[in-house]
Amino acid sequence: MSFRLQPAPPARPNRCQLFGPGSRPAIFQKMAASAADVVNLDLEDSVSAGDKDAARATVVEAIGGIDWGRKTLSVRINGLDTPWWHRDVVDLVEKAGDRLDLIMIPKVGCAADLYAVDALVTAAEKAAGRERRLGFEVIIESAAGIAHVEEIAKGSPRLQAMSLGAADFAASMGMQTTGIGGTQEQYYMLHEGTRHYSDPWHWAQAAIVAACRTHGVLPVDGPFGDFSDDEGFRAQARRSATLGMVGKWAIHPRQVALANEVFTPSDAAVAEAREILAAMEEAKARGEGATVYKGRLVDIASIKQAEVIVRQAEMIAQ
Ligand SMILES: CCC(=O)SCCNC(=O)CCNC(=O)[C@H](O)C(C)(C)COP(=O)(O)OP(=O)(O)OC[C@H]1O[C@@H](n2cnc3c(N)ncnc32)[C@H](O)[C@@H]1OP(=O)(O)O
Ligand SMILES: O=CC(=O)O
Ligand SMILES: [Mg+2]
Repeated sequence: MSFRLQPAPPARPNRCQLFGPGSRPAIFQKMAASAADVVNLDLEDSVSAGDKDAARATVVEAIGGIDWGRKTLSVRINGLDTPWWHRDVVDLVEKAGDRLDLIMIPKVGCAADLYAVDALVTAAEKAAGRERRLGFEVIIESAAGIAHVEEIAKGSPRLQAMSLGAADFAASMGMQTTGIGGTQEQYYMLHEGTRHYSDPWHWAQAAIVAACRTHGVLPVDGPFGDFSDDEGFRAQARRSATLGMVGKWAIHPRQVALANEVFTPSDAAVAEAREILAAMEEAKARGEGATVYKGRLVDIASIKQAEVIVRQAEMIAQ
């Protein structure tokens, strides 16, 4: 164990990030009225090249023009390999007003990507006299991004969250699939003639969680493309939650309730966590560091595990 304490990530709910194209203002009010904790207005891949300027202007206006309630409001800018990103940043900082919370940077490949955006945002904030400092979130969705995931996680003090973008990630890695997240038909082990499906996203998710937890950043699972498949979404989200991710994107409104369901600890899980804490209090009073709860070992590490669940539940209830 290092003597350095693990930093806490931002204390805000991030169970669901609802995306919508910045070129489709008719859905903005619906996004604002949804049960998502975070709204992501997109200027990147859901907006065609010919619509970039108009979408940017629409989003800038909507940031101040719509009541987004208590949601975290984020805009996904275009990638650093495009001619649009610097205009996205400058207009968002100069024209959008203080309601914007985060800029989402797609396809980050190294820490210098964050440095570049940070430098531009910092200068633009000063020039505009913007009082609230913008936060960042990033998407890991390339081979370079996952190879440099830890340096990216510590790449900027503005960084609050990091998502896995399964679609671009699959393309960048040369994966043989057009599926966005979830079970991949060809990814299985064979045992005595029976297929046992494995999870091709697991290793990247685990790398993201470890990098995020080391540097106090929220790890988030990205899109699940088949929005007609509720059980597939649930299964993917449950795996992500079990690995330590705090939430998942919704690319259609019907996925919001599913994400909230999975990333809100159940009443039973919270009750059990509280019982474990109580059992450990009693053990401590007896001078013991370990005891038995429902026939299984609990010890001082169990306190930390139970506190994760209780803290999540308390934060969501606020
Ligand atoms: C994969 C890699 C990525 O980068 S993912 C992130 C970028 N992609 C996006 O932002 C796409 C987000 N989703 C969408 O654009 C739409 O949901 C898509 C998938 C095109 C489906 O739209 P549509 O055909 O209208 O769906 P629908 O008829 O089933 O809609 C039912 C009601 O819900 C509304 N709706 C639709 N999408 C959203 C949304 N993102 N947020 C909030 N509301 C949404 C529709 O307007 C419709 O409402 P109503 O029932 O008519 O009042
Ligand atoms: O941007 C998200 C992705 O999956 O690609
Ligand atoms: Mg992408």
